[in-house]
Amino acid sequence: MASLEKDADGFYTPAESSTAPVVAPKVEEGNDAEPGNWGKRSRQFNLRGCHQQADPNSPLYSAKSFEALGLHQDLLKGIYDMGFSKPSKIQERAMPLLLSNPPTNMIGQSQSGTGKTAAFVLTMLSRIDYSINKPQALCLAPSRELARQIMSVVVAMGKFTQVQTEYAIKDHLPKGATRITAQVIVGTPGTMTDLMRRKVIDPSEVKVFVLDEADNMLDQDGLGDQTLRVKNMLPRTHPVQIILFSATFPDHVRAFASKFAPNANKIELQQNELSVDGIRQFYMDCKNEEHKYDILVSLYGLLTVGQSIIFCKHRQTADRISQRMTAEGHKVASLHGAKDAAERDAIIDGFREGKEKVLITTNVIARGIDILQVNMVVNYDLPLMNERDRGGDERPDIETYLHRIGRTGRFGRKGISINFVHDRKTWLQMEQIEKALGKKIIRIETNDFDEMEEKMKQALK
Ligand SMILES: Nc1ncnc2c1ncn2[C@@H]1O[C@H](COP(=O)(O)OP(=O)(O)OP(=O)(O)O)[C@@H](O)[C@H]1O
Repeated sequence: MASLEKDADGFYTPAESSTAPVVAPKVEEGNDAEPGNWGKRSRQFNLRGCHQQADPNSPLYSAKSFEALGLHQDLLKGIYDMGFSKPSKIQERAMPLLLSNPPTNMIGQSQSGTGKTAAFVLTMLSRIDYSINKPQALCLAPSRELARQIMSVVVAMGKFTQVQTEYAIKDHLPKGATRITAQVIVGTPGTMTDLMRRKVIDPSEVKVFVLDEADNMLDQDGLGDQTLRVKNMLPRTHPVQIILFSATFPDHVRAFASKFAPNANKIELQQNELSVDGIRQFYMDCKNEEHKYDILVSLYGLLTVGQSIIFCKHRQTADRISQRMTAEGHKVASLHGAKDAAERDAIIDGFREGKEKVLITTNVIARGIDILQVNMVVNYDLPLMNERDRGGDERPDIETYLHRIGRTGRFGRKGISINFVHDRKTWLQMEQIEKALGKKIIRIETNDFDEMEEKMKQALK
């Protein structure tokens, strides 16, 4: 990589006035699941996304080019190689703030599927000193699946740099590994804490600390403690830029987020801006639990037109449904946190490659997972607060709902979500979601398959 310029604060920043020509996008063939080839999928998709990028009201819109954001030439090459042509709104707004010096913390919010990952990955890749073989950027995500996906973006965007990367996820490093020299480390909070404690990660040169899905990572009832532990092990000899991104920042974590990332630049959404317009929301009134299963099976043909993710409350439900459907001759996979690391990796990779078109899962992959072919999400069970708090709270979990349905409708694509309700309680819970988001959830009859098919096809047009 051409050397970056070091400024007065010791940070490496992209040269402002590079004269090298911008590299034209080039098409690469191969397996989509390989990190270097993710751009291929984006490119296919950009054809659809680009008209929205010209609409000033869209979160995908930007008046600027990537060049105008002051990125290093080698990163521009990576961006164009991934098939991106223009920044999205969050990228345009956040990048100048993220790259300015002295570095300032950031709390950034933007709807699901609008390109937050690129904003923080480009910041990490812009801030590191490529001549130092020590960890300089740490990124935490709530699941191993998301950490692996973020890493694939780091690798793709950093393809024309000499960045070295390493995972901090369970069962990844060889036993007895003593020191990580990679500059960018992406992982989950538990393993990152463990590696730092054991001094396998030396944080003395860390300049950037990113929390993706930050509201979830800071939630005191969830991953908050572990994330705080990582932060407390960061060096105090120099400022570390703290970057928090999510599509949601509920009130109960906002104050803590501001304390965690003091004096941060903030990009925030209003409650009525949270849902993504391209996702059409439906519900089906099922008679009882067993009827939910029958309806899901009857939807199989529609679920497999593109790809679908079915969210259940419990791991056991996900396994049970998947076993039953498999026994009845349907091809589905199930994924949840009780499976071991290797199995989880194989399942999500298989789904990404399209080997299975239906994935039955829990909240473990409700956040962040980006698979463009997913055009349908089914809430087999609605997400409830008690899954987060274990406090017996039966209120719907609006944030998790938004993240779940946000697995479809990525970057301007069309998508469908279907909620199964089966009694008065679940119907009222769904009504609360509808009210909170100010978006109509349309009923689909469970006994009229032609109407069902027609409505869904229309929604995807
Ligand atoms: N400027 C761009 N041009 C074209 N495609 C883009 C651009 N930025 C991001 N994308 C693509 O848009 C998709 C969604 O991006 P990303 O996963 O970063 O969304 P997100 O905002 O992090 O969503 P979530 O809140 O669900 O985590 C990805 O497939 C990514 O490659």
